Amino acid sequence: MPGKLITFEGIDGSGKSTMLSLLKENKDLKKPDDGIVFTREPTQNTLTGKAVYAAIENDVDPMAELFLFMADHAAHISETVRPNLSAGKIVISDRYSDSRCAYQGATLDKIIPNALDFIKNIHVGWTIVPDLTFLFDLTPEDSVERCKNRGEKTKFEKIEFLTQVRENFMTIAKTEPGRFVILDAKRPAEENEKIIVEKILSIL
Ligand SMILES: Nc1ncnc2c1ncn2[C@@H]1O[C@H](COP(=O)(O)OP(=O)(O)OP(=O)(O)O)[C@@H](O)[C@H]1O
Ligand SMILES: Cc1cn([C@H]2C[C@H](O)[C@@H](COP(=O)(O)O)O2)c(=O)[nH]c1=O
Repeated sequence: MPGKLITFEGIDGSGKSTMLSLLKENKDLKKPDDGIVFTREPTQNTLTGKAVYAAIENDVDPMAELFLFMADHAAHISETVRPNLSAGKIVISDRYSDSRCAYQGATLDKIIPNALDFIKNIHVGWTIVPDLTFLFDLTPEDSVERCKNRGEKTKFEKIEFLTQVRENFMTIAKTEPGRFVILDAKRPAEENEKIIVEKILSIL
């Protein structure tokens, strides 16, 4: 693929959306040909994205929920990620396949053996692997505290669950150290922004 795929991952409230807003205005990242596309998973205002949000707002079977997220990922790749990468653009996604491995790895733990590996494996052969992934690391306690002030809640915003999700993110990052940059999400956003911009410019 001629373009580059960069993803932002982390538990709820770890600061991904805040960072993406900063990056949209960052002068060093601005390219004259408008070559950066910002996107996200779950996708917004799409059939598959709406199905995912309906599932996470209700008590859906965890395996069914995984495959709704997978369907949304497939649609995201074919409609947004692949065409823009083929056109040579930089695609920056707020959440992507590692969220699936970390979150559904936790919802399916004790339901199927080696849930995290199972989810990793069902991506192989058709997904597009990111060139670079920034992992915003935050304690579950800080996450819940930050999310308290938000209107909408998801069933995932619980300390015990987020502890497992955080561990899953760390396990994935350890297996692919070349792809991951782990950031301390408690640092001021502007400090992390500097690190992120430098790293992105280094791979272009
Ligand atoms: N570096 C930071 N230090 C302190 N607070 C922060 C920082 N970054 C973001 N926040 C605050 O934390 C809250 C959650 O941030 P944000 O919505 O960016 O997280 P997120 O990772 O996109 O969350 P989610 O994935 O759950 O949508 C917001 O109130 C935001 O202002
Ligand atoms: C992509 C993806 C997301 N999730 C979880 C993570 C969040 O708690 C919610 C919704 O995401 P938002 O960024 O807060 O809108 O869904 C998940 O469990 N699995 C995934 O693949």
